[in-house]
Amino acid sequence: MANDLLSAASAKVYDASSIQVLEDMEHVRLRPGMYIGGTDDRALHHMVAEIVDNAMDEAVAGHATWIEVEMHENGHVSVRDNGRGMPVDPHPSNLKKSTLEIIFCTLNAGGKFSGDNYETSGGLNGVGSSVVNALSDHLRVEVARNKEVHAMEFSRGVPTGGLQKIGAASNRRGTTVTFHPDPQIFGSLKLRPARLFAMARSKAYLFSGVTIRWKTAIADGDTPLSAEFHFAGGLADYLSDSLSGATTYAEAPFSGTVDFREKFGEPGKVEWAVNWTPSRDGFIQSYCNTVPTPEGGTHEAGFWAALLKGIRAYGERVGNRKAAQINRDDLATGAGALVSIFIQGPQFVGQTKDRLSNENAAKMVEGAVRDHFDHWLASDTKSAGSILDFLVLRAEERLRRKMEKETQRKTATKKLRLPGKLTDCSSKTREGTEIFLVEGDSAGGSAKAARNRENQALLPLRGKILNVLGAASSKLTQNQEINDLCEALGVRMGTRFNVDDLRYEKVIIMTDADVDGAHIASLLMTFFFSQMRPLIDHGHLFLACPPLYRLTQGAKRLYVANDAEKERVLAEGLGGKGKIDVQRFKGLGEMDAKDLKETTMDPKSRTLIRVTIDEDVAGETGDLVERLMGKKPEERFRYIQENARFVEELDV
Ligand SMILES: Nc1ncnc2c1ncn2[C@@H]1O[C@H](COP(=O)(O)OP(=O)(O)OP(=O)(O)O)[C@@H](O)[C@H]1O
Ligand SMILES: [Mg+2]
Ligand SMILES: [Mg+2]
Repeated sequence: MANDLLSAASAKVYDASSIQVLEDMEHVRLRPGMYIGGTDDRALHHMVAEIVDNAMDEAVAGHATWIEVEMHENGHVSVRDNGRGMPVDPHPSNLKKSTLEIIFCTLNAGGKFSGDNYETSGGLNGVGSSVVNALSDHLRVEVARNKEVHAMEFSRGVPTGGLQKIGAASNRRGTTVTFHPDPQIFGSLKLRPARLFAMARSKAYLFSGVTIRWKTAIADGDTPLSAEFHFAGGLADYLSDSLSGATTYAEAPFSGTVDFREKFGEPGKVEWAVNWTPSRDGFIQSYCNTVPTPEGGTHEAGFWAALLKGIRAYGERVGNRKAAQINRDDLATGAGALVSIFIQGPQFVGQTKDRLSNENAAKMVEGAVRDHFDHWLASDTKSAGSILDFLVLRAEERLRRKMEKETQRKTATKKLRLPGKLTDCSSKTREGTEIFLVEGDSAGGSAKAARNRENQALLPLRGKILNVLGAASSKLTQNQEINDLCEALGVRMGTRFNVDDLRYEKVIIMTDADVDGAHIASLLMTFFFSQMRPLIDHGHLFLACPPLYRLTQGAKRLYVANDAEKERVLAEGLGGKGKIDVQRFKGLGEMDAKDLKETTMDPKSRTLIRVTIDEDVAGETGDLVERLMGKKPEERFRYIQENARFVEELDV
């Protein structure tokens, strides 16, 4: 595809000024994921969203009153508005080029970096138009402005002709962008009218000052072939529409709008609508400057905070003490909510703008909504009462479920005395459970945070276990550490050992990756061999493999188990940039929970060694401990690598 760009460009004059354009457009085509989040169906439809967002920005800024979205027979889509029209005059940065060409062929060229042209815009990076252009095999823009109509066309980010004056426009003004997503990028994926229709409609709900017209030449289920949207009722209408037919606790949704300038002296506003319903799962749709934020962010956080504090305070006021138990989940899982904010300088995570991150948005939304909510609850006591009852019920249900879970676990284990230092897992059955025997208390801390509490239990073992493992079995029974180990495993030693009593499916010895660690591991294996032999025979004993080194090179990170591995990687490189940073883990306790989890505990990425018994050794007689702990104890056991794979991850 790079070659295509090169040959298309070589037809034009190739001078120094062409370089920037070529690089920008080529980069977008090489890495579409960075700009539109991938090349899948969602990314494909996001192309249209970028262009519609630009038209919406023009409308929200007060310059356009209508937007038209049209799906053509040939798979092209047009977005038309009656805004100011994109500027067409030569651009100050390069007088040989029209501003139109700069907008469509240069990244980070836009009019929304300052609040001068657009106060609260969804656009901010000056990237959208050029990205859509780079990823379209054909794009045509038509601008009516200053009584003239200009047009320009592009293919894969490169102009296929100059800016052309194609006629006079009496009073007409505005921008029309028509484009076709490039099959070289999106393969056989096709734009779906139903999805575009829904997008067009939701935009109209988000800004009551615009009329959106919809047209499609391609039929798609029961999607109308043409429609016109104008919603004076804004989000409250939208919510009633989404919840139509469902039972709701409030007679009319709690909805409103607050102008940030009036309340906080800052540009922007928030609009919201929420109701509670038992008949479907909770949902929230949030937007910033009409751009949907499916992953939420600070505006959603502020919204829930206001409602939570409000409902708890209301509960207290009416003497319902249980209201204090309501949490955000109770509130959200039974709610249908819409939140739309307009702010200056929005900060999103990623170009597809999935999550809002402006800190002050949380404060402003919370402040704005809270007052209104208190007022609304106080003035509509009927709705307030049924919402409060509903939420208290949900909280109680949640607490009851939690308690049931705990007591079930207790009764399941009630005949067992469990040692206090055991961190048990919550699973009721043995299947799939694991207990990590961890060296030292410090490692226990990160292991606790790293484990999966559902099926991974932890038992820290102190260093003094060393002293008793070599001792006679009569001494073993008197030792607290050993008793704790037996109690945790649910078994007894020697002839009284019964493998069926074992409380976990895997017993995993997790010691430091150093000599001491290996020694402790050998001692424990010897203990199991001499006192609980069937545990090994049935394949329940394992060794964890914590890494010895962490190697970092730029964004690449690799954990390795030994010196040889480290040397190999140092010689070959990690594929990242710059110098390789080597960190040696002296002990498990030095690793943070995340590292410990990734490298050693998480079944998805760890390496585990199953311990089995070498038949030759088992056949011999004599002092087992001495023989096993002789010169080369490790060699007496055969280790089977269960999962020989270290994590290689790319931090992006
Ligand atoms: N329909 C339109 N009407 C008027 N001007 C427009 C229109 N569409 C785009 N523009 C101008 O072109 C500029 C570049 O648009 P582009 O979509 O590339 O970036 P952006 O909207 O500023 O930011 P983002 O990358 O977040 O979309 C805009 O900032 C705006 O000044
Ligand atoms: Mg834009
Ligand atoms: Mg641009």
